[in-house]
Amino acid sequence: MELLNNIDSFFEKVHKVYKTNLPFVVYRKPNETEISALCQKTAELSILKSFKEKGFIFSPFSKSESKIIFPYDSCESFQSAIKNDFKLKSTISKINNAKDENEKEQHINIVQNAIDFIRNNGAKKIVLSRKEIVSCKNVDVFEVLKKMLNNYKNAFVYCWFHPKIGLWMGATPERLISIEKDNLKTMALAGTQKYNGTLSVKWQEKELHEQQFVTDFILENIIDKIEHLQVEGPYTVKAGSLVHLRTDILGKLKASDLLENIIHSLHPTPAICGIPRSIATDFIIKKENYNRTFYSGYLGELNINNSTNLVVNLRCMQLVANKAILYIGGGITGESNAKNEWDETVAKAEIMLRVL
Ligand SMILES: C=C(O[C@@H]1C=C(C(=O)O)C=C[C@H]1O)C(=O)O
Repeated sequence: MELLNNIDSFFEKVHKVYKTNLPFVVYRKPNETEISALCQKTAELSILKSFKEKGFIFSPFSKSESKIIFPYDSCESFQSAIKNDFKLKSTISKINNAKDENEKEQHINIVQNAIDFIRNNGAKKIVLSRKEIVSCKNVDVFEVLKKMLNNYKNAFVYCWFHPKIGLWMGATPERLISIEKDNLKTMALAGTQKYNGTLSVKWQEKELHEQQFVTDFILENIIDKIEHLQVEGPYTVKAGSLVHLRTDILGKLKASDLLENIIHSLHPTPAICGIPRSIATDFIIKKENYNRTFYSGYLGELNINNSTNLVVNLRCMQLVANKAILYIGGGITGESNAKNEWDETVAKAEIMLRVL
């Protein structure tokens, strides 16, 4: 691991890799100043075979699809420190995001379907999402990344590229799991409101319930694998222009070989899928009109410096020629209102639109 004193040299190095069309990831963990890069030396697409491997993992939402790894030993890795906010070029890109009425109607219909299904006791919670395509010209990837780093300091901010897959970036507020030595940390994050200048907000029953489902699910799934359990929350956290309800769940692993087992039992949590998990998954596959691919999957360090830090791929987008594809969703319960759920996805899309 090389340490670069100058942050400009850090970005120059990554820029060079991007220009040569080789795979790389740049990431900064929440509330940290350290920024890291892993740059693969070849264009190979490596599929994860075991959770004992070391590297940066990028997993799709679907459990049956392959997970990609940038193997640590096939990468050049370097870090730097972010000392100040980045100075940005004044004009970034021209974007056009006129809302499509058909898309709105379609999303509201699917949400209403889910509400009816839940009210008829089909499920307790289902998370439904959509993608929004925004045309934007002359996007400078690294300017967008710097803007994300400036604006979303308590998020996990990343930019991930593979020539065979494409370019993804995001600023996610949600940790899937972190394991350092035998210490495990995870969180239940759900419930959304717009941030209005204060963290003292009133939460409705609907949001309290949908978040409690996530906490209960996580606890049920890890309880036999950890000891010294600590549950802190729920409390309100800010995520850009939004606030969410969050419960921190901490403990000590009972054995050192539980990583794969825990990831499989946690992902996908009801924060991004639903309860019961199999029914919610079926509903999502049948009713959402697109493939989520890497949205609501997970990504992060796997066994690097003896620790694993995985986050859920939310508030993310894919950049393709002159287009950004934004991915946004929200949790539906029997108490949901379909129009409000649409508005919530619009508010979530703002997180990405602000930096384009
Ligand atoms: C599904 C998303 O976010 C998740 C859903 C939330 C909700 O329903 O309130 C809140 C935070 C995340 O757990 C998303 O951002 O796309």
